[in-house]
Amino acid sequence: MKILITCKLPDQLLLPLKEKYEIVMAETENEPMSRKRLLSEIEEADGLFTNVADTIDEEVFDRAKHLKVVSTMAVGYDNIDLEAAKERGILVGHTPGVLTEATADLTFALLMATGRRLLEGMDVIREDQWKSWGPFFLTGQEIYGKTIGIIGMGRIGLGVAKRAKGFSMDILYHNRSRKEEAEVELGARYVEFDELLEQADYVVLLAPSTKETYHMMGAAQFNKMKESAVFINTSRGPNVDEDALYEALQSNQIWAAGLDVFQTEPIDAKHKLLTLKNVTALPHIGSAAIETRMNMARLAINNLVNGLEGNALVHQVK
Ligand SMILES: NC(=O)C1=CN([C@@H]2O[C@H](COP(=O)(O)OP(=O)(O)OC[C@H]3O[C@@H](n4cnc5c(N)ncnc54)[C@H](OP(=O)(O)O)[C@@H]3O)[C@@H](O)[C@H]2O)C=CC1
Ligand SMILES: O=C(O)C(=O)CO
Repeated sequence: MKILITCKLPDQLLLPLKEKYEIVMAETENEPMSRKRLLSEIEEADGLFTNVADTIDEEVFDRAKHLKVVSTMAVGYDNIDLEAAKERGILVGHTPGVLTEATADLTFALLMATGRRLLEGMDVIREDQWKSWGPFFLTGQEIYGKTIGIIGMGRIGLGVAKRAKGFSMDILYHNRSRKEEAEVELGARYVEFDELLEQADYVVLLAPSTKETYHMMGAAQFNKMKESAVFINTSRGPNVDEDALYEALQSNQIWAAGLDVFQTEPIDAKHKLLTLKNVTALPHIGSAAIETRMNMARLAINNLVNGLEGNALVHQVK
């Protein structure tokens, strides 16, 4: 059987696979396989190992003659056409859980970096603009004891709430369903979406990308936030109307934004959001801790092999 891997994985992960399967893999580190090659190689593949950089749509499924399993090295699967997979009886696996803590760490780090203007501080030094200790030089927003509003209190949302609790923050959250664990263990308070936007000093978006969440943060929502509020997005770019976010930031309707994800990735280096001093931008590195990425890759391989061998996937997207 043939496995197509659209990114370059370390040899140590591949050795057990090579004994049993024919492997076709991207050759270049940190560069996805071209769409053209993906469309060609998928024709004979039985299993596909993918990640957030690929679009696995109807065109891919139409080309695949033998595909049984698609396994993504990610918890989010908005880049995969689940309907098309289902119609063809193809299983889809993903990697929830193993990346929760690393992504919660990064989200809280981004919150702190944005609230306290860390990257701007580094730029000031590099540009030789550090002239003296000024009483209001590079002043940011306090974090300890402030109010955090988490939209999407799932695994990662809960991880962020735990970190916020350590900073004595009041925790508000909004979800489609109540999360008892967050309420009982952390004292988190469920509020309507608008109330969260109006009250939070830090609004953190962690809901998946779905039809329902598309542009859930737009002009009307930024309008409701405090002028001193910080917006953090470590979920998915399409959840945010980037034009509306730009307007809100450049008119100081909100104070700052920390973004790990964008509508188009990689974001164009000349994108207007990146011209703003009150934006802290990262290249989608929420789960990028070495142990985490190894665990994600192992889990994605297990999903793939289980599916190919006719066993239940460890984590199947249903
Ligand atoms: N930046 C990065 O590198 C990473 C980004 N991610 C992103 O984070 C997302 C969350 O991951 P994870 O916490 O594991 O997933 P979960 O499924 O555990 O959590 C998602 C939460 O969002 C809630 N939700 C879904 N739809 C809505 C909605 N319309 N409004 C409000 N809340 C909603 C869900 O609750 P309910 O259904 O009850 O509403 C659930 O609590 C992923 O889907 C992915 O997009 C994940 C890892 C790394
Ligand atoms: O897992 C995900 O959904 C990511 O975005 C990358 O870790």
